[in-house]
Formats: sequence, C-alpha cells, structure tokens
Amino acid sequence: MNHPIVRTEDLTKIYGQGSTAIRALDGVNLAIQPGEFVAVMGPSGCGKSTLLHLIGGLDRPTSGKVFLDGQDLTTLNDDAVTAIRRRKMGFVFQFFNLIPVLNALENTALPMILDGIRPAEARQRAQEWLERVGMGHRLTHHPSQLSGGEQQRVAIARALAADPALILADEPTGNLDSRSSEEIATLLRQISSTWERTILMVTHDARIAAYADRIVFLKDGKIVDETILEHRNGEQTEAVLDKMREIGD
Ligand SMILES: Nc1ncnc2c1ncn2[C@@H]1O[C@H](COP(=O)(O)OP(=O)(O)OP(=O)(O)O)[C@@H](O)[C@H]1O
Repeated sequence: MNHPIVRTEDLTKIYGQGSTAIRALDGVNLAIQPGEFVAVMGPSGCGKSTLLHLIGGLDRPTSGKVFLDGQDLTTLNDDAVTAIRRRKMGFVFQFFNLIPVLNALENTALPMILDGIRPAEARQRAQEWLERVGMGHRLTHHPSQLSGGEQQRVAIARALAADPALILADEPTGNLDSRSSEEIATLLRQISSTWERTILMVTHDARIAAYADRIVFLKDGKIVDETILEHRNGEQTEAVLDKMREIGD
C-alpha cells in the first residue's frame, strides 16, 4: 500500500467549553492515498468544513493529529503551517476568491510569484494550467468578464499551478448552476485521473460527489459510512442519495 498523502488520527475538535461545548469532530480517522479523489458528505453541521479546515491547517484540533505527506501538522508552529499550506496545498472555494483587478493569467500566477517563483516562469506555468482546464482562450479576461464556471476553472488552475500535494475543495460547485457544476465535477475527475492529483472535496451535492473515487459520510462529527464508486462519472448519484437517506439528512 502507498504512503497516504493525508492521514488523520483520532481528530477531534470541540468548540466552546462546559455546557455549551460542541463536539464538531469526534475521533476521525481518515487516510487519503496519492491520486485519490475523496468526497465528504453529510448533514448540515456534521463537521465537514471543520474537517477540511483542520486538514488544511486553517485551524487546530482540540486533540488528535493531521499528517500531510508524513509530516504532523499539529506539532508545527503557525509560520511553519502557513509555509506548508502555501507549498503543499491548493484551495478551491465556493465563491472562487479571485482578485477582481487581475486577469485570469495574473490570478493564476500570483500565488507562485508570492512564493518566490520568477514571474516569467510563474506566468508560463499559469498559462499551461489555464490551457489544461480549458481557459487558454480567456487568459486576459478579468473575473467580472467570466461566467461562474469559468471563474471556478481559473481558481482550479491557480490551485494546481503551484503543484500541491493536496487540493482541498470546499463546496466547489455551491455557487454554480447544474450544467456548470457537472462540468467542474468532470474537470476535478480529470485532474485526479489524468494528472494524478489528490483531491479532498466537501459537497452537499450527491451528483457531484458521484464523480469521486470514494465518498466518506460524516454524521455528528464521526465517519459513519463510506462508499467506493465504480463509475466515477456521476452515474451512481441515486446510490449516493440512498446512502444519504439511510444516514438521515
Ligand atoms: N467557530 C465555531 N464556533 C462554535 N461552533 C462552531 C464553529 N464552527 C463550527 N461550529 C459548530 O460545529 C459543528 C460543525 O460545523 P461545520 O461547519 O464543520 O459543519 P458542516 O458539516 O460543514 O455544515 P454545513 O454543511 O452546514 O456547512 C456545527 O454544530 C457548528 O455549529
């Protein structure tokens, strides 16, 4: 078996104290293999965002560990976690988070330039990834000149261009219509299958989750079920919906 890119060990997050304490995550053990595309689903408030934030080093657990590429993030100071986040993780958000005054190429190149990569090389890598995600014809467009689906493609190129070990996607289709959502899910599938990148995605949408290799179901902060998908092209949406009903939405 491969060495996992991500592994959590009894990951627990408690918000607040005493009688108002909320156990948002409760002893989560999850391993994600290189090149795997994993979706996390579960009812509202079950801890999906908390899990993504802890793995992404955006917040710290109450107890338990997060290993990224074998390194325990929970033992590092904030500066070291920030450096790992910048070099080893790519984030994709629901609202794209592109910089309005920069064009697609500049948005994609900026994180690399901030990380010390020469601007010419950063722009070249940015252009290559924009072409791969189907945005080669929109390099000089600004976010306001792009559709939601196109903006998300730019955000995905930006996340990939720095060659991260892990892509974390938080409701990447949450702000898109159903056609654009399926196109973005198809692109994420391709990023995993063709370019062998590792993806952890949180989603409410069973149709989108059905493009992953594996779906992990969370409830009340615990992993309660897991489904390995055979088709990975959205065809098994009904089976995912059945599982969600079984778990209780
Ligand atoms: N900063 C915080 N302070 C206190 N409680 C919090 C905080 N963040 C999250 N929670 C609580 O922790 C639990 C898990 O929240 P989380 O946002 O991880 O759930 P989720 O599954 O992502 O929900 P949704 O699907 O609605 O986005 C919820 O009960 C939430 O109210």
